[in-house]
Amino acid sequence: MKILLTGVNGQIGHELLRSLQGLGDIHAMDRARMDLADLDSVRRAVREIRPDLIVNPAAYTAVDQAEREPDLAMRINGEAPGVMAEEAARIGAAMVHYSTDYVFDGTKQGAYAEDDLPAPANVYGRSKLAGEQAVVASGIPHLILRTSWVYGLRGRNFLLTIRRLAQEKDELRIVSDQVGAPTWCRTISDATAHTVARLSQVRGLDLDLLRARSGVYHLAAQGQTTWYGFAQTIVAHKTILRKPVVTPIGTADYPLPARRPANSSLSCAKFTSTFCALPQWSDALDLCLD
Ligand SMILES: NC(=O)C1=CN([C@@H]2O[C@H](COP(=O)(O)OP(=O)(O)OC[C@H]3O[C@@H](n4cnc5c(N)ncnc54)[C@H](OP(=O)(O)O)[C@@H]3O)[C@@H](O)[C@H]2O)C=CC1
Ligand SMILES: Cc1cn([C@H]2C[C@H](O)[C@@H](COP(=O)(O)OP(=O)(O)O[C@H]3O[C@@H](C)C(=O)[C@@H](O)[C@H]3O)O2)c(=O)[nH]c1=O
Ligand SMILES: [Mg+2]
Repeated sequence: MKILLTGVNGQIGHELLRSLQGLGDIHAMDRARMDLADLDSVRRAVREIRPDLIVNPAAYTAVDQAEREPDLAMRINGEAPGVMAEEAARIGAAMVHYSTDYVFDGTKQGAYAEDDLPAPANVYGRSKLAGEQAVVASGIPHLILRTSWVYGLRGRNFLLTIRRLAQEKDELRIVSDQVGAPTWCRTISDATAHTVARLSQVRGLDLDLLRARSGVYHLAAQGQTTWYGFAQTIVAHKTILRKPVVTPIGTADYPLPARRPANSSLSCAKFTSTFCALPQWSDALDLCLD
């Protein structure tokens, strides 16, 4: 099976390059080979490679910057996945696409299920929701995997920010009124590979099975915490030598351009009952830092 993988220098994309090995021939695309801001380049790349499966973790992920560049965020997150899906439809290919907890406004009490109504509170969330809708509209066999609070040891993420700030500061002030699940990028890539394997036969993807399983799945670590709880747990880890005080603050005390949902907890029961188990967020964090 031929797999077109986007965003290979990103957190999830980089891990997917490793996790998907053995499932097919991977055609790894970075920004230079396929620029999602240039829809013609997206079209050309899919036509040239003619994959059986497109795996698309590439995205515009700078949540605050997106407020100033809504058109660019919408092209990369909303329109480019639609072009990929349209091209996939022409050649009978399938697609695994990633989305976010930020498609919800965070006002629900309790964890969000896949059929809860999205209502994004910021530009990034709106652009990601548009991407989901474009993939669904194409009618191809697809999985839309919504995850949350992704971290790892490379790229830009909250873990690396806190690790750096711990070296520099005596006090970290972190919001304690936003709830969600920090998710290690390797958890996502391994669960994706497991899922693709479950939907494949010796000869490659089982398109009928994938069509029957198509839809949105929540795929995040189990359990929940706040950014404050996440920061506390990072700072307490044995590999973090300097231990600043971590002080809980309110969202109002940490003003940012983009609104964040107060509750981004995702119920992952659909994914775990269909495909595979997912680790507790704190266990995965331990593994990552160890
Ligand atoms: N990070 C998070 O906390 C969360 C992420 N997600 C979703 O998961 C997916 C993967 O996220 P993550 O791995 O963290 O993201 P990263 O920001 O780590 O990586 C995104 C990748 O997309 C690439 N990219 C951005 N713009 C373009 C473009 N115009 N053309 C081609 N490539 C581009 C980047 O390329 P380059 O390296 O050149 O910049 C980068 O490699 C995304 O769909 C995201 O929305 C969902 C929930 C949480
Ligand atoms: C660095 C820092 C952040 N914060 C707060 C700000 C914010 O509310 C929260 C998280 O900050 P970040 O900017 O790292 O997180 P953010 O960019 O909002 O992360 C989001 O990224 C996108 C791509 C997603 O899809 C989401 O799932 C989510 O992971 O922590 C503090 O309170 N104190 C601090 O010192
Ligand atoms: Mg960020």
